[in-house]
Amino acid sequence: MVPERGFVVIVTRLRLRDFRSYAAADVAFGEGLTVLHGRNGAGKTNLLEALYFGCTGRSCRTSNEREVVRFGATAARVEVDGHDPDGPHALSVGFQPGEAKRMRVDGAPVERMADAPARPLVSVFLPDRLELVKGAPALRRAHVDQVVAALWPARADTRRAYSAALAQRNALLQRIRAGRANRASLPAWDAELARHGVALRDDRARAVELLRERFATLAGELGLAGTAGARFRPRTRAATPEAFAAELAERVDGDLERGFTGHGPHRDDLVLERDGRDLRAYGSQGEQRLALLALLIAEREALAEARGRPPLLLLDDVMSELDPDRRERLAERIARHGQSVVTTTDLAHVPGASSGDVTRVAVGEGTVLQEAAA
Ligand SMILES: Nc1ncnc2c1ncn2[C@@H]1O[C@H](COP(=O)(O)OP(=O)(O)OP(=O)(O)O)[C@@H](O)[C@H]1O
Repeated sequence: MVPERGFVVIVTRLRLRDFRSYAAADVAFGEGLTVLHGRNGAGKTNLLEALYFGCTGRSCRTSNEREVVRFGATAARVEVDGHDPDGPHALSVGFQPGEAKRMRVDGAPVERMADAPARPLVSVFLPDRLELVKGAPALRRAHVDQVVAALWPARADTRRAYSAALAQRNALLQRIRAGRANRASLPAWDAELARHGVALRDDRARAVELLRERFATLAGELGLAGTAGARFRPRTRAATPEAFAAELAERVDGDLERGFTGHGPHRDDLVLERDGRDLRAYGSQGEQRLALLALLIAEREALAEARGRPPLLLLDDVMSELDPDRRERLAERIARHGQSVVTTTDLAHVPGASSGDVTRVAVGEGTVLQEAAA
């Protein structure tokens, strides 16, 4: 099978200018594991963030992206080199607060990195960013949809089609409320929404089904006490688009009162639980962290199986949280597939870090960065 472009891109190099604590830096990555090591505050997470920024055009750490521009500088720039079976690829993101980002893939300007085929998929774990577990369902829905798109690229359009149909139906509800449209025009949109809605829900259910067992096993291995579960909670269980359209029709009075559609896959959720209790509501920070880590590794393994190569995995400071046994298990899982970058304050916390096939990068205080040969 010919691997799809945009999925097997291996990152070889990261260059940055005026990004966070770095005036300039140049880092080379290994094809397997790269360990960034250095003291607290040295700038390890900044490098992970820069790599994510270069691959996706967004920060994984903050929604206020001004923060990524180095104090006193006016603009930040990140360049990522990589390769796939088609040859080398180059991505760049230039960011000046107040202006549109300037992003290029293989020299050509792009509006959104996500649409660029020659871009590595990235999965990131930051211990203090637990929104995926404890935040609103919309975040988990979007995440599951990303997994769907990564597993089955041809299915990525279903979410867009559903969102477009939903926006149209909501606009129509508003017009009917305002007396500018007739209720008789709703069934046509209900049918459209139901067609994409059932497809979207089924894709999500299939994706979660692929993750379910892996998630439970991994959560146990990484030390989450009790029985972990990942469960898709769809809003509608209608077996066919016609049945879902009938559910919409039944609820139309409520929808007209609210002015928007209250029922459908835009209300689905992914529930992560421990001993049957939702970790979002009842999990401790430590439990939520382990669940997130287990979810990301489960996705990585499902993707490796389905697509031959998993996303680039970025793990910030996870080892210090785990006991030696669990570190070993995590390291073994990571080493099994693909490319990953791990940060640590202590190389001894990363099992196998001294092995010849691991790339080690020493991160110095502030802006200094030295690279040790693999
Ligand atoms: N825009 C910025 N300009 C300059 N320095 C910044 C900027 N944003 C953050 N920093 C500095 O970056 C440093 C933190 O770097 P980073 O978070 O990468 O550390 P770290 O090596 O991951 O540390 P830890 O091991 O504690 O997580 C802090 O000293 C912070 O002041």
